[in-house]
Amino acid sequence: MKQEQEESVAAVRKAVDVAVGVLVERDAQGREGRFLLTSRPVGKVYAGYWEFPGGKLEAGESVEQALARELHEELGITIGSAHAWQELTMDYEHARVRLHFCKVYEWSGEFEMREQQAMAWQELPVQVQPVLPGTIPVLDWFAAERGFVGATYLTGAEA
Ligand SMILES: Nc1nc2c([nH]c(=O)n2[C@H]2C[C@H](O)[C@@H](COP(=O)(O)OP(=O)(O)OP(=O)(O)O)O2)c(=O)[nH]1
Repeated sequence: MKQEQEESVAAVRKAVDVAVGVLVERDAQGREGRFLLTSRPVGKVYAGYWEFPGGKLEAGESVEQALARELHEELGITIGSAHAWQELTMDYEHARVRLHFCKVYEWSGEFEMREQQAMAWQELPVQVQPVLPGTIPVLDWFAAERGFVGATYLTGAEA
């Protein structure tokens, strides 16, 4: 392929839809508290980076269906309602992804890390690192909602 053609193909790279679950704890007054991050499993791109659990939509699936399936497959839990929250397109070298972030307040079952990933309930600023590039805007949205000021995550340069 000629270089100009390659560039135009890259420019219109189709985004892959990804359903992402933002599990949030709430207190008796409905105030939001800790949220769940999981680390990307060995063998995937960005292995070891922290993100919100989720995965790609399969053919014919809605965001809610994909989210329920992925969270069951990866974490062993059954989720209640998924509340559409934010959407974001990220252009990685490996793929262009359209992330559909949904807040989830209800789930049942014991957490099981079925892909040998790790999980961590976090507050701002997030203590686990490194965080995936696509996670950083989510922390900014949380900061805006919660009136949190300052760095939302650690970079490793703090010590
Ligand atoms: N799960 C998840 N993926 C995210 C987040 N932020 C972000 O940029 N991504 C990107 C990373 C990946 O390119 C893509 C998700 O794809 P994936 O490879 O984890 O999905 P999957 O579990 O369906 O993977 P596979 O079966 O194809 O291996 O979205 C996030 O917070 N959670």
